[in-house]
Amino acid sequence: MEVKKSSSKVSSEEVFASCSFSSLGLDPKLCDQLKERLGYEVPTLVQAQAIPLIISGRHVLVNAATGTGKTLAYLAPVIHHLQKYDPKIDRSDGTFALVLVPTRELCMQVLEILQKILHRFHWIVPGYIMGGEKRSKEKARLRKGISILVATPGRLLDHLRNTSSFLYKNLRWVIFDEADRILELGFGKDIEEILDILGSRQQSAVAKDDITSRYSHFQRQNLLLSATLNEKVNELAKISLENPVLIGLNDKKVQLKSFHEHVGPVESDLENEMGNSGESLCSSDKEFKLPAQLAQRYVKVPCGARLVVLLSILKHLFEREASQKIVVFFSTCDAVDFHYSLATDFQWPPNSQMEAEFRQMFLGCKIFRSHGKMDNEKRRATFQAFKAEKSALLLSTDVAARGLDFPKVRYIIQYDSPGEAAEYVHRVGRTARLGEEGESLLFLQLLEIDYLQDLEKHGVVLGEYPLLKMLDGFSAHGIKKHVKNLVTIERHHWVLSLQKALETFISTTPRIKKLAQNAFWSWVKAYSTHRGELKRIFVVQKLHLGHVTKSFALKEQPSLVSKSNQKEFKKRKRDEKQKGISKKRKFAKKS
Ligand SMILES: Nc1ncnc2c1ncn2[C@@H]1O[C@H](COP(=O)(O)OP(=O)(O)OP(=O)(O)O)[C@@H](O)[C@H]1O
Repeated sequence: MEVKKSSSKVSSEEVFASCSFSSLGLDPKLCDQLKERLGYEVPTLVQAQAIPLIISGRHVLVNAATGTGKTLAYLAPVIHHLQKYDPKIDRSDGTFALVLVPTRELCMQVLEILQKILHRFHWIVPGYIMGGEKRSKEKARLRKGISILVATPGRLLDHLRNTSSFLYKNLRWVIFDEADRILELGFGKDIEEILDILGSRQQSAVAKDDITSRYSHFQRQNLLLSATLNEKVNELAKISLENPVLIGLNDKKVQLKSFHEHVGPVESDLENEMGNSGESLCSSDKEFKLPAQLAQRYVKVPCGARLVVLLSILKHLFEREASQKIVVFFSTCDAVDFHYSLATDFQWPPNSQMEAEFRQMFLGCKIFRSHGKMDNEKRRATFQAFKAEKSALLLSTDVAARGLDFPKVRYIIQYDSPGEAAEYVHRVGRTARLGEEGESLLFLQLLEIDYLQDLEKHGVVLGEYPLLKMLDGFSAHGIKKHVKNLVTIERHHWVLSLQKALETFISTTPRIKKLAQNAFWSWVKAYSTHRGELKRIFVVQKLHLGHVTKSFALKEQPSLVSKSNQKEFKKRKRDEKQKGISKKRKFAKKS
């Protein structure tokens, strides 16, 4: 059964500019390097807009869809300037450019691109610092000197406070990639302190003055980039950007101009954009830009049938196209571990007379997992291995939701909803990159269906996935198909037989049963941490724990997990109920 792909094939003009990299003002040697080492022939639209402005020294705020080439948009101008310094810069000059990213994977990805481009400019030294690495090793690297430093905020601040050998008096660029996520992750205070220490904050000009260096005649330049912006980015923009230019925020897109035709800022200044009142440049129900060719769907699944439906859809996708890459997002590390172990060990058909060695893995594909509790080495290895595979499945938490560029990922499944609509956008943005085709599927229980309206407020509209039709495609091995009129999903013959097989497998596999129990409680706890508007949609006390138990193919509701979980869960349900009652009383008094 074919799922209709989005009809809108993207033409190359909608992705790439009609000018050349050299027409943007980039040094010819750098243009050659982009072609030879990265295979980049022409700039993308956002690169053609941003590169001339960043080369000119303007502070810039870039809001462009996922997968449109924002990384090079900021790296190319930095390298263009640094490779021109005469005499050449030296490691001992310390850091000239700082790129702040929200996750370790993104840190590694940006570093990889830098290493490729700087191959020809070997005197410009790239480096990184991020959580999970040995601080002493990082200190040594910083002491030697890193010209372009890619860092996660927490660890950077640690070194700014404690590593006296970290030299940044020549710092010229501070770049926030995935700016809104950095702030969402609670790094807001860290960022302010980082800006103060670096003298990169509007009010702390004094810090700039006392930085003397042979390069101090260069003005500090700050850049903010993300596919999704929000109020917090608005605040960050106000304290970190000086008379910035906005790219991509308003729909009055300027036609692309080559660098020489380009007159003045390509887009209006932030002030004009925000008007004198300085109102927010991005309101909470701002429209998000998604790749036009991305086919987005949701699937309505009863809680108890979630696991069977997930495994069935994955099986269907890999049977439909054996060679493809799929990413599935979960809300917790425990959920990733449980589903990873189940998907790699579960065999089908479980009750066949065939000898064990003839039984097949239910999912015959290579499976990877990634989450924040894994050590850096494992996360790095997974990241590289999944990128290199032609056909594979990655089960991950949101560590893989932002910025990561997995070539040829065709399908994104959000098994647990992302919460904020911005996270939805970034998760699906792992596919349909740079004009490529891509599909996404969001799992929703009936009680969560209002989430679709929350997405629609941001211009995100999803079609419904024909679940029953897909399930009918499976003949449960050895189980006669009930010819009766089809009943609900839960009563579907395939769902019943697969659920039974999963429960039998898990109840007889203690290691996986334990993982399922851990995943059950962490999922319930994660469910209760939705914030703001979303608490109205993802209501923890509406959960039927018996159905949640089934969604982990457990025969009985876990009680083996620490009693504190249960006490905490019961307290949270009581508090929610109490709140509900007091709201009703207030409402009653008013009316
Ligand atoms: N000028 C170019 N020509 C060809 N491919 C390019 C060009 N620029 C970038 N790419 C490729 O496009 C893909 C997306 O680039 P990149 O990851 O920088 O996008 P992004 O806008 O930062 O995405 P996200 O919002 O998800 O972080 C990558 O595979 C990159 O190698």
